Amino acid sequence: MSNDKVENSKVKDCADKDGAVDNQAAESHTATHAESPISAFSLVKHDNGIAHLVMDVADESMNTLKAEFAEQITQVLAQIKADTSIIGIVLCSGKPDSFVAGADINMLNACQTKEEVVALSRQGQMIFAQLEQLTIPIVAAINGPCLGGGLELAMACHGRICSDNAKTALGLPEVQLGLLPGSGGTQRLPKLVGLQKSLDMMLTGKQLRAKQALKSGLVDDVVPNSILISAAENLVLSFSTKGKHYHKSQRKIGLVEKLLANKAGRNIVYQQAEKSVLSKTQGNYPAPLKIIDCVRTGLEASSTQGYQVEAEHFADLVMSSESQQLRHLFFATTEMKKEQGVADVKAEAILKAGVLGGGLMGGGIAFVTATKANVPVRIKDINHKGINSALKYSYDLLNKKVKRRFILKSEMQKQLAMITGTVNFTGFKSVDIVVEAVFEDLALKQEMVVAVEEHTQEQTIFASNTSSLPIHKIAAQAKRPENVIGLHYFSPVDKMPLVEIIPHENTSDKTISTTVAFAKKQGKTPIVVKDKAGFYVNRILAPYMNEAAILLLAGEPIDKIDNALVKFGFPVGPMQLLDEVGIDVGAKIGPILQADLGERFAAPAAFDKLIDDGRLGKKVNKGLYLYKQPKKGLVAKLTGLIKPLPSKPVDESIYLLLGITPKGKLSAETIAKRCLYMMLNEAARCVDEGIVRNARDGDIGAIFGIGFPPFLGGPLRYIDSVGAKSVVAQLSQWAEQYGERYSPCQALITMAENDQSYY
Ligand SMILES: C[C@H](O)CC(=O)SCCNC(=O)CCNC(=O)[C@H](O)C(C)(C)COP(=O)(O)OP(=O)(O)OC[C@H]1O[C@@H](n2cnc3c(N)ncnc32)[C@H](O)[C@@H]1OP(=O)(O)O
Repeated sequence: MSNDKVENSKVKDCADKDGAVDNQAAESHTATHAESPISAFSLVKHDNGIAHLVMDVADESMNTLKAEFAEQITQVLAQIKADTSIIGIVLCSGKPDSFVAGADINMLNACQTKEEVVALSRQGQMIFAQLEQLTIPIVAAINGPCLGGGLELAMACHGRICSDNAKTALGLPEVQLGLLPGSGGTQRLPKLVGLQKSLDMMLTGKQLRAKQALKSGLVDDVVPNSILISAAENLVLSFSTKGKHYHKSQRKIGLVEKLLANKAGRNIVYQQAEKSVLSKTQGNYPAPLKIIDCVRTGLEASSTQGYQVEAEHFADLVMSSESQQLRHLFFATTEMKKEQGVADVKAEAILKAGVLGGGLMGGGIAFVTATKANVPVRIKDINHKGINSALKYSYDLLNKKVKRRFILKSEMQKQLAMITGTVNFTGFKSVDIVVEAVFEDLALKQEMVVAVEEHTQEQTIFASNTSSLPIHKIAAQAKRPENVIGLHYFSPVDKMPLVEIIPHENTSDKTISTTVAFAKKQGKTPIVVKDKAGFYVNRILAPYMNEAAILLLAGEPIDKIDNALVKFGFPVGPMQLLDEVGIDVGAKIGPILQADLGERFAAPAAFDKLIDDGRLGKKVNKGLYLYKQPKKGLVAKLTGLIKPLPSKPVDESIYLLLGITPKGKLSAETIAKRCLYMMLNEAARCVDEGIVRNARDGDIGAIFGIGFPPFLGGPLRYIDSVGAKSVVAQLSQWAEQYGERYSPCQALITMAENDQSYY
């Protein structure tokens, strides 16, 4: 290995990018650069005896850990050990706004066998152990994302300082990829932050901001980025003088943690964690239980066994279909961040927005516009009550953040000041986009287009948040139809990640790209879909919901249907979803779909009885489930202690109303499959008709818009994994048994005949 002296410009390079290194670079004087130019690691030695180990993967925007770095880092470590003039190391990133985003997921995708992955994991564990065993102190200086293997690397250091940069986030998000931390994370995190906190972090994948990381004991200090490196050097020096390579954690050990310090206490934590995981995942995700097992083995048996189990479990998970689908999903969403709407058509800047209607949707749209997109927003409603309700929507959400200390009150006030209201169109002259969220009525929306055109500029975009009305009809009376587009949000707007963007045939390319860019600024993942009844999400949802209704009318109990779909992996069952959305809302969309797309969209007529009975769902506390439960008496409470009472019981009177006896003859698997296959068939039609631009958008739309089980990769990936042939055979059998609505679409039949797949 070369031990070339590098010119000061090399030192300066690293300093410039970091911004923080400037002070040191100024006083630093000689430096050695101990790597070939293509190495991801360079060692820059300073006169104060501290060397900076800088990670900078060439030609990539983010640092990720790759197998081929093992040799490079081993060489650097050997050099450090050989150079007795080095008194300590600061490990930092050469990227301006990121530390390390974890192991390279592409590398994991390329693994063919479990043994290969075990070897990878063991290699990572071994290298990090070598870092930890250095006899001189090593401190990680973290600015930007420090995730997965990146945090495992930082945890192997003797200390960690992070910047207060808003981009700084520390976490082990492997579980979201169906994985576990496979380079020692399951062993080191519990020691740093305690058992409960570590399980919480690893089982949810949540990322800590700088202050939370400090409070939890994950980092030793938080400082502005401008002094990050010098603070890390100071920590190195303090370790050197104390002769100790670790800091006493600053985290406060609470009473609960003290009570759980013995084995019996810890067993309670493991059991509770397992119970909670199983109820959340329904057993569909293998990673969480394996994470608990790694932690338990490390703490209760030995570290050596803990590391061994970690590598084995990690490898099993990398090879699992669940993780493979979740990794596809990661790359699909990453790819979508780059979508422009129309390739090579640049978006116009949106500097001010208008929202029509201060209801639940309007309030949510105003909130994400102001707080996520950072764009001032003017709400127009017909009365002050509407405006106030929209303002309250934002106030309540921001106030919650203040109470949880995520933001300061002054920040809340600043964000609230970006949302203003009007009962006429004052202030609309300067808006660049108007999102309408008024009542779902075609004539009213057409009127809104005319009014908005009158009160805004030539180029102002009119985006309709309709869930079902054709956009070309909304644009029918527009003077500038090229500015009219659909922008369909999902409720609750602040939480649901998807939006559908629906150009009609005369929408301009500029309008499409600008609306896509605007939705992305609001933190949404947009899919561009065709202007046809139901667009994509409601179109694939409707047959699934109808099938659930048909099953109910055939005597399957409400909770049995819901439990079957939840067990399959949906976040809520179709019956509960109907209550949440509102049975009246579903009833409005149904006929629009039926008129345009045919009889298979006909909702069972018996459901009209629900509307006649005023069962509009949760919003009126009357639907398929009971919302106002009678107070539990002592006996019920005691019974509840033995067997948990269902949180929300079915309103049994519904069966009488519908004239059915809920006997329930079908298995949960059949119930789930029948609903699901209706969705698969429709999703296949949508790809075929070009409703979505490609299978990827179809999968993302279903996962982010409906909650299609992510571990199955989306409806189209699911068809691929089951095989089009098998889907067609099942649908054909049911078509004979139950009727036409099951007939497989031509696209699926062709795929089956030609042995084709979507991916
Ligand atoms: C053994 C270990 O325990 C196993 C692991 O570490 S598994 C990996 C765990 N890490 C993660 O899950 C983090 C994944 N990354 C992210 O969440 C986000 O990329 C981020 C928050 C770091 C940054 O987000 P953002 O700024 O929006 O940038 P984003 O567009 O996502 O990523 C930028 C580029 O880095 C790539 N990238 C980010 N993390 C990556 C990773 N872990 N592996 C491979 N590529 C990655 C992206 O694919 C993208 O590449 P491209 O520009 O060529 O398309």
